[in-house]
Amino acid sequence: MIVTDIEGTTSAISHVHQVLFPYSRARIGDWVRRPEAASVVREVADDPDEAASILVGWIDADVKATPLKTLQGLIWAEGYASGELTAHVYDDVPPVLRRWSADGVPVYVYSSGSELAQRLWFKHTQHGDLLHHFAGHFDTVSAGPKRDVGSYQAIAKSIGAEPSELTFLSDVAAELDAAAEAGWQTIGVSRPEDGSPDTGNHRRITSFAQL
Ligand SMILES: CSCCC(=O)C(=O)COP(=O)(O)O
Ligand SMILES: [Mg+2]
Repeated sequence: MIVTDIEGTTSAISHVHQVLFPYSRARIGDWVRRPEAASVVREVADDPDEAASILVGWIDADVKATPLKTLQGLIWAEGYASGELTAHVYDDVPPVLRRWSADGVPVYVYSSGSELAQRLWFKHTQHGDLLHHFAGHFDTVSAGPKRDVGSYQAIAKSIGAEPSELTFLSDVAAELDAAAEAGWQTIGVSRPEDGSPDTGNHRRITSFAQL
């Protein structure tokens, strides 16, 4: 069974930082006053302007804070619905997703992006709708932070799999280290053209075609 990260693994870090983050940053000031965002904004600060300032700071520092990720999912939903946003997925990914689907290999997503953001992402790619290739989604709400061993233990329990049956694909060494400590198999995905970070001592690929 496969569990994959998104940013830096199936998709370009540059797209997230140059398209998605600016889209949400430009709309935070409006969204902190919207009733549908009230509960998540209150998790950040009582005052909406203070919350907006903190949220913008988190975007600029790429902090994977759960309230920010929840709010970004809501903001991006409008962008996908209006056609302003299309998610990036590397050309080498869809053929492998199709192969895994045909072979009956369950594939899950584990990303710091909210489950809503993940679903929207794979539904609106430049390759069309790829969402049906995934058996389930995990985020920092359902599993926990991506650098914590316990998150990988929680995912294995939720899927009902032995840790050794699970393979995690990620571009971040600390995430791969945590998965390996939980007994998972790990594969580092490095996309040199996208400024991928070092994936440490894990088996390393540069394209899903190598899987
Ligand atoms: C699909 S969510 C958009 C990207 C994002 O906000 C994010 O934090 C992705 O982090 P990842 O865990 O996929 O590296
Ligand atoms: Mg990543």
